Amino acid sequence: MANTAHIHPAVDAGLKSADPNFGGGTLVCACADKPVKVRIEGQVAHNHACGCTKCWKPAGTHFSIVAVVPHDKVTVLENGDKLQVVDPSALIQRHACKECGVHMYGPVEREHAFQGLDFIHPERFQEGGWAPPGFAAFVSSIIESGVDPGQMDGIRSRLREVGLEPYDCLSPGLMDYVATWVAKKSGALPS
Ligand SMILES: N[C@@H](CCC(=O)N[C@@H](CS)C(=O)NCC(=O)O)C(=O)O
Ligand SMILES: [Zn+2]
Ligand SMILES: [Zn+2]
Repeated sequence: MANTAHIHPAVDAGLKSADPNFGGGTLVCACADKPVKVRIEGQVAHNHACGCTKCWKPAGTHFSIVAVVPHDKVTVLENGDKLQVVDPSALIQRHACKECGVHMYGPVEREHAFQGLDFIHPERFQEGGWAPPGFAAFVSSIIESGVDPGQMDGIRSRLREVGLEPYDCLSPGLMDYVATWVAKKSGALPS
């Protein structure tokens, strides 16, 4: 029987490949009136599905699609007065539209391996061509949003079927990157 577990509209419809000429685009929130618009220069990196409770996801969806870009590639173009930081104590300073709730960009300003990067949701680009997600992170976290734990086997096998290897934290490559940064800071590894 076909596995019909829903992941995210952009995944369920089949992942679209990256356009090698994608040079960036404009993220637009969901407001019909005075939408927030944010310009991103260049292609996104490390795009992935995230099951955590903190990342913005479309209604009825278990996963967000989230990627990073350098902070200096992000410019608020229009209606920035509608933006508000969701949780000022969080590592990722998610700037959300106060009216529609879409997270437009989330800089990491704290001293951290990801400092200088902004988390964005490529599905909000009005253009196509952005790099598709390559793995699924924080998969077990969807239970925290109310997903029945009994559905997890089906959801993980669906993720594998569409080429998004499921991890319960970040991917091994990114976890190693973060741990290396911590080890260099503490002196456990030479910097
Ligand atoms: N199980 C937690 C995990 C939250 C979490 O650690 N999210 C990751 C992936 S986005 C993170 O890096 N969070 C940093 C932050 O939210 O600032 C939840 O679902 O709320
Ligand atoms: Zn909005
Ligand atoms: Zn997340």
